[in-house]
Amino acid sequence: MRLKVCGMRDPDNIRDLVEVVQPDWMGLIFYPPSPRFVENALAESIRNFRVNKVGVFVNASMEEISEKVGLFGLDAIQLHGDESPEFANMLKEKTGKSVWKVFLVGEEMDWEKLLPYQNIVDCFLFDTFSKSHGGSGKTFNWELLLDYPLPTPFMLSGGLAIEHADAIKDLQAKIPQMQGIDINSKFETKPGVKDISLVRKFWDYLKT
Ligand SMILES: O=C(O)c1ccccc1N[C@@H]1O[C@H](COP(=O)(O)O)[C@@H](O)[C@H]1O
Repeated sequence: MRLKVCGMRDPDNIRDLVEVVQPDWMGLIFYPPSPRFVENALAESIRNFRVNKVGVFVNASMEEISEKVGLFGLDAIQLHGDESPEFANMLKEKTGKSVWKVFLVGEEMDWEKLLPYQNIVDCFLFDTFSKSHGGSGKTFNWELLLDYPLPTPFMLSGGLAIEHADAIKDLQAKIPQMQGIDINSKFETKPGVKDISLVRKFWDYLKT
């Protein structure tokens, strides 16, 4: 199981996360309406931290994403909006980075929607449907994932909290394509700042 901690924006908090938890990825949100939005000024102070960085974008342009990839040294790009398969493909060719496509899950899931992306993206990510696009703090019905039909790995996201640890373990045991989890608002002391001891407690339990 792999861990992504998303919505980081404070250099001291990021340093603590990297030293204490050593997650597989850290997420930076480049969506201006988000309370976790990251300004360019952060790039210099976190450039040398030894953690893989994922940039989260919502319907951003190719130019904007390419600029952030260079400035922040991003390792992966998470497309959290309505980006087309053609856009994802061009982005992968242009940047050479890992590309993740997010699908927001409501009451039902239409797996056909994923097919045009499956030979392009490195990973899918399933988050709960919300008008704010992400960071809702709400879970969706994970039973839907038991019908996931593709070999492409995916990440589970959307309102994950410490009380879900056992259910997450159970789900991963049933679905081998589930490569990891993405945590965010349920581990915050305020938007963009994580409770590192809580993240550590959760991850120490889950990774065993
Ligand atoms: O966190 C945000 O503000 C955000 C805004 C726009 C798009 C994505 C965002 N975050 C992503 O949302 C999911 C789930 O977060 P939560 O656990 O429900 O708070 C996570 O993948 C973040 O990358």
